[in-house]
Amino acid sequence: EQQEEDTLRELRLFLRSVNDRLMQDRRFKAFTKPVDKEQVPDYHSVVKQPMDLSTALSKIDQQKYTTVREYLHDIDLIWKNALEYNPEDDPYDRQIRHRACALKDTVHAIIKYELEKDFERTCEQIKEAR
Ligand SMILES: Cc1noc(C)c1-c1cc(NS(=O)(=O)c2ccccc2)cc(C(=O)O)c1
Repeated sequence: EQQEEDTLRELRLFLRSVNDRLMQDRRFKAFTKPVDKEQVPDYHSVVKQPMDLSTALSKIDQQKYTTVREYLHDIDLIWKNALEYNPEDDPYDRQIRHRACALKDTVHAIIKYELEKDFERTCEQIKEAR
């Protein structure tokens, strides 16, 4: 009902504010768009569930997320995929792994300090009821 719609609208506003901050951070530029098959031909043979910040924004707008936990699962895919695809001990792989770790720490810190526990609980209850 209306109260649920108000809660989910507030969730979308919160998730857009988080996602925008991540997209503006130049450390995370490589994570803003899907990995380009042409540039990285073997990417999809290694990474089974590609994800990026633009795709996450589309999913926010398509109302695909009912809880912060579902959004966080997608952002965790972004940095986990980067660690998995770039394991080598060379400067390029080390730099993208460093950025992946920064993405993980940044998104978890924002959510820890800005998300109210009972707001997420309310979203989980809406999800359960659907
Ligand atoms: C993410 C990710 N996971 O594995 C890799 C490798 C990356 C990644 C993806 C991109 N974006 S891209 O696939 O469109 C591209 C690759 C090569 C040249 C130009 C563009 C850029 C970078 C980067 O370091 O700049 C890294």
